[in-house]
Amino acid sequence: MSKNLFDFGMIGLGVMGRNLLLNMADHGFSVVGFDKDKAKNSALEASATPGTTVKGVSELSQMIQLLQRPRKVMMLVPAGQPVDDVIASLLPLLEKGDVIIDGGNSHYTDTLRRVKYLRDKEIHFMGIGVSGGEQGARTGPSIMPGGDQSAYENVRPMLEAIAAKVGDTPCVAYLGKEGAGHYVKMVHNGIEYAIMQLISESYAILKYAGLSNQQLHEVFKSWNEGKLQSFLVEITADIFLQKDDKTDAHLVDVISDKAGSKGTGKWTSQDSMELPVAVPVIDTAVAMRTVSGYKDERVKASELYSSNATFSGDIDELIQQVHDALYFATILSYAQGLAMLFQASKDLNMDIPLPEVVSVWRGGCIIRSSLLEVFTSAYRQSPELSNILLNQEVASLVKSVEDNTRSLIAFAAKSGTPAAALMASLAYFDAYRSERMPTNLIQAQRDYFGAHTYQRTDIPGTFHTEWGQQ
Ligand SMILES: NC(=O)C1=CN([C@@H]2O[C@H](COP(=O)(O)OP(=O)(O)OC[C@H]3O[C@@H](n4cnc5c(N)ncnc54)[C@H](OP(=O)(O)O)[C@@H]3O)[C@@H](O)[C@H]2O)C=CC1
Ligand SMILES: O=C(CO)[C@H](O)[C@H](O)COP(=O)(O)O
Repeated sequence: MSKNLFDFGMIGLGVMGRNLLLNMADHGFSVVGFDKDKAKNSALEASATPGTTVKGVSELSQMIQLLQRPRKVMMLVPAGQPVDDVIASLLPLLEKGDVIIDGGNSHYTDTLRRVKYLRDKEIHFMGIGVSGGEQGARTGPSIMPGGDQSAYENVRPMLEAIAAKVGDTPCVAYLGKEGAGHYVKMVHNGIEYAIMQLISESYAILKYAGLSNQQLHEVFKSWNEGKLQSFLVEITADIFLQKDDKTDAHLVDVISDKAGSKGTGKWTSQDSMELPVAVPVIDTAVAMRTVSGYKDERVKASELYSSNATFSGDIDELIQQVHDALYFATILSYAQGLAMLFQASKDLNMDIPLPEVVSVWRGGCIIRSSLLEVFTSAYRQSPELSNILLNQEVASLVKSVEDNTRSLIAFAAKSGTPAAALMASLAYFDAYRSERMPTNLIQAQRDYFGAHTYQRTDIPGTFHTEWGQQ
């Protein structure tokens, strides 16, 4: 094997690909990046740490010639057709045993299809979720690999080197068969949507109560020093301080309230319904991004249904209630996402190890938080836990904030402050902890109008009644 050959190739030198490649180089791997755009290749080489081995090329065949065998090529390109296009252009250039990794946010069903297609050609294909954004990719992301385990062993030293670390433990582990890596990343993003929505509702309530951006900064900063410690709370504190460079305003106040999305939150909701597993906080977060797009209608509705409610209460008490409700609903968001992974692992035959998933999420990723330490210990005690709400320690954390959560949600309802995801978390909780739900009545209705039959609580079997004939 020639020493002049490179260890690793990257296709797509955008936000993630460029930074992940530079991260690999910083850890001693020689790397080559491909982008059609020559300017991106020059920029890549110019931004490499001095002394590292980084080369940018604009011909794919040149990159493949430069790689050691078996070749290891990752792509970080937009999900969908670009991934298939890259595979099609790589195939004539690769040999049996080479490894292709899709590190983007691909839908797991696309990954399943590609694994099968490439297995026939004896090319190893892995779908790997990467989280941490631009900074995480550069300095240490959370990495969620799934697929071909022998290919994983091939790239494992490199992934362990570049991943975030919690203590000495790298935030990467083999997370299951075929599409498992992308499935876990999809659910990670669903939880990300939920927590971001919950934080934005907390912001809305505190803003309604009159807090300035400076005060919001201080509140979120202090929360990040306590049990709400998390990446998303931390960056939220920073956001409130950012001044606009075009006006005298704080930047957050001049940003349009129409939220964008690239699809992973919606996929989580859609796939939860396929299983089915209930993830209503995630569903609500997706729906609220949709509602945010109804700007013109919301402007009209705000005139039609205007509210004169103003805050008059104890602000410190309210801040504590918002804190506790955010903590409660954040736990519920993780619980729903993890319950979805538990079910998907079995139903879709992916063998997703939940203790490893929560461990990998402890560092580097967008949803990292101190709560993941609690969940890691819960799953280490009971790897087959169907829902973390059934763990004693998690239950005591939930119960410690339950009263304040109820008070806060009552406050939000009375004041007319939108808090749909906070409310969804409590509604799910109250249903989940119900020994008997009112769904016996739904069964009766279904049988009444459609002869759909029902089961009884006292006698086994299936029953139908000719309703209303007494
Ligand atoms: N940004 C983020 O925070 C995160 C993104 N992701 C995922 O990672 C993937 C990449 O995202 P990101 O880096 O942000 O995206 P960017 O848009 O920044 O970069 C995408 C890169 O892919 C290249 N590209 C597009 N189509 C092709 C193609 N057919 N063949 C070769 N190259 C192509 C683009 O080149 P050119 O511009 O020259 O067309 C560009 O360099 C996506 O799946 C995204 O969802 C995952 C985690 C976090
Ligand atoms: O994967 C990510 C972080 O983990 C990406 O940032 C993701 O694309 C964000 O999703 P959206 O654009 O839908 O908000």
